[in-house]
Amino acid sequence: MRWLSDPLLTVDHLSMHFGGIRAVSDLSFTAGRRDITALIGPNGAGKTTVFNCITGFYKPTSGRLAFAREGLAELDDVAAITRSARRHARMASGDIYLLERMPDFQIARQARVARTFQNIRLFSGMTVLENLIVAQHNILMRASGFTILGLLGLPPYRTREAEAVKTATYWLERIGLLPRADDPAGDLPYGDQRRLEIARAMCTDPVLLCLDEPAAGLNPRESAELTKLLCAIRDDHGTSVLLIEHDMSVVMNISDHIVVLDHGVKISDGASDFVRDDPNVIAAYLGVPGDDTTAEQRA
Ligand SMILES: Nc1ncnc2c1ncn2[C@@H]1O[C@H](COP(=O)(O)OP(=O)(O)OP(=O)(O)O)[C@@H](O)[C@H]1O
Repeated sequence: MRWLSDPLLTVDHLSMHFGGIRAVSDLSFTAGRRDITALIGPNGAGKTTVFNCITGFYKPTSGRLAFAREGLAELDDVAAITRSARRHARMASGDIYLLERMPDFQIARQARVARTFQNIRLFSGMTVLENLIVAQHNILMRASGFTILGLLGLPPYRTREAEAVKTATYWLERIGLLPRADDPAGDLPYGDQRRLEIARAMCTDPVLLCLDEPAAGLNPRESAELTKLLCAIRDDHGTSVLLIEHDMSVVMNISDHIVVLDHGVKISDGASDFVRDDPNVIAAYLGVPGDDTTAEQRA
């Protein structure tokens, strides 16, 4: 139960309202370091809204998103940062970020939270390899000193460029796409494009990887490959994963921890065995006894 003993992300009383729509209401949960945490729930439950708050696409209406990048954050430390106007502080345990105070590019670059989207967002005209090099743009820009050093191909830039190619090659090998490195990304089958997106996110060396419905539209073989990849990301790289997913076989197979939302509120939270048998979850997915509409229809 690392989500209790070593939380990486602590979502504290998060609410997000759009006018009169309460997409997320007073949501609290933690995501454990090196855990795969799944956020599930019927359509319209508020899952993507939570992702958008964590990754800085939305500014929450209220609530705190404390991210302890390296180690266990002391509650007193988080409280002290919250009282101050700061977004980030370096504590004895490591860097602590308050994500709700940060713009999306800082969340990606400084806190090192990466994400993928429900719809594929690759550069389809670029090659498979180029997609992974572009993901490392920030590292390469820093190596160029934000000047024409890169264009001149001076040694520090060349070294970083070679490292970027090495990282990209490594991930292409991991997802079995090295033979297609020089093909346009748009020519890949759908399942390969999905895995390439995840590899692209991994090239930024994230501490937390947020995946929005990675198994959507995959056939059983592709789902099995995805499952293997996500377990390798957790087990071999120590990267924590936060996952929105409707495919329950994927969720139940790989999740260390599951948080269930319905109509913007948390209805269950625990290990997969607990959540699978929770009457609240069964009612949300199948409809409350005596109510012949499903939660999806009600949403
Ligand atoms: N930008 C927005 N403006 C207005 N309402 C929004 C906005 N984003 C989300 N909502 C509303 O918030 C609620 C939750 O939507 P959200 O997309 O977070 O649900 P979800 O659980 O991700 O659904 P799905 O599984 O269908 O993707 C819905 O009622 C949705 O219409």
